[in-house]
Amino acid sequence: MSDQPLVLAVPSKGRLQENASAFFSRAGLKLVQKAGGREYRGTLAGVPGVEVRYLSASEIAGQLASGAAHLGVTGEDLIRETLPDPSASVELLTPLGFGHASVVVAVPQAWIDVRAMSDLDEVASEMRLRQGKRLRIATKYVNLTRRFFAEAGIADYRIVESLGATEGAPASGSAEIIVDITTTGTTLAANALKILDDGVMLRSEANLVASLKAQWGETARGALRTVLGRIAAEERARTTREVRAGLPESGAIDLASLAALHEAELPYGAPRGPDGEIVLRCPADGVFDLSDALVQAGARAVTVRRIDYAFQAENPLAERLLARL
Ligand SMILES: Nc1ncnc2c1ncn2[C@@H]1O[C@H](COP(=O)(O)OP(=O)(O)OP(=O)(O)O)[C@@H](O)[C@H]1O
Ligand SMILES: O=P(O)(O)OC[C@H]1O[C@H](OP(=O)(O)OP(=O)(O)O)[C@H](O)[C@@H]1O
Ligand SMILES: [Mg+2]
Repeated sequence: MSDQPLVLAVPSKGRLQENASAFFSRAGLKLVQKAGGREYRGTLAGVPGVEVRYLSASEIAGQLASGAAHLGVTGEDLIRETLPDPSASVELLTPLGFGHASVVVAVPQAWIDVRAMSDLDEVASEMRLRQGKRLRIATKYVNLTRRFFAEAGIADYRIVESLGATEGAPASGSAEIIVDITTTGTTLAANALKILDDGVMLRSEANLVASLKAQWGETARGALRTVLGRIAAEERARTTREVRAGLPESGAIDLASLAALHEAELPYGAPRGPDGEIVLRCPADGVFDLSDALVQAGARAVTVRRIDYAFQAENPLAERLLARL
């Protein structure tokens, strides 16, 4: 029981699928789908103790909440919608830089006087008073909507649960307004809807999420360290550059302060010899300042490189999660 494999839940369809598999392969984690293709299961090449499950983004949120999956990629919107108290059952390990979308309150463009939530409050009260009807909101984000409207102090409304084509609801007459996810705004505009000025409920992107409810036995913990170690190594490599410099007799410059000033690290420590080459790692946008500073400090030559992976003994992502289990 305690030694079950780590279950990694990966989007099987929809917008997150392609980006998610690209993300894993960048980190040197090759998803291998089992032969047959029918079964939505697989493995990670060369990483024992992992079972990959292909699921829809919303199922992934549910499985992380229940503990059926240990680790998964899904939208923050789905985590916040599906879980009443996300921090109690999952840890959002890191945003992934894709799947950007906002959950918004949108009303018909024809409602020219309605620009903010406070205007909507008036509309809702008037509808209730004059017509004895409640403002209808079409959405699949039922929980996020209830929370957001409660915070805005609006209570005169009714949710009409929508399972697709939500933007069509006002035109078809099944609701007055909608709450839905948008990226480019094209679908809203095509349906003559506009976002309220203070109607952005959540800015979401895909996240790597870990379950606090799953059984974390030895096998799962071991696999977690490997998987998160590679992900962190890729991220560190992508956001930093390696800077090498040949310095004259050391001692002349205070390497530690120079590194600190440029947010650089000395991953292998200070040079040992009197004429040693030094290796630094600094943020990608800081390479020119650091190189100039090294030349000014007497460096004969400075080389800057992109790196593929930067592994480190510390595994901050894994440690953060393990500390909570
Ligand atoms: N423009 C977008 N519209 C919808 N979702 C987006 C968009 N951009 C990114 N996403 C993210 O992708 C997640 C999954 O959406 P997607 O539509 O791909 O799933 P799906 O497989 O179609 O599921 P469903 O059938 O329930 O919509 C969203 O919850 C959101 O986090
Ligand atoms: O702001 P935009 O860039 O126009 O994107 C928003 C649209 O994309 C999503 O639908 P999707 O295509 O995923 O279809 P679905 O509703 O069937 O999931 C979402 O539900 C919106 O309808
Ligand atoms: Mg969709």
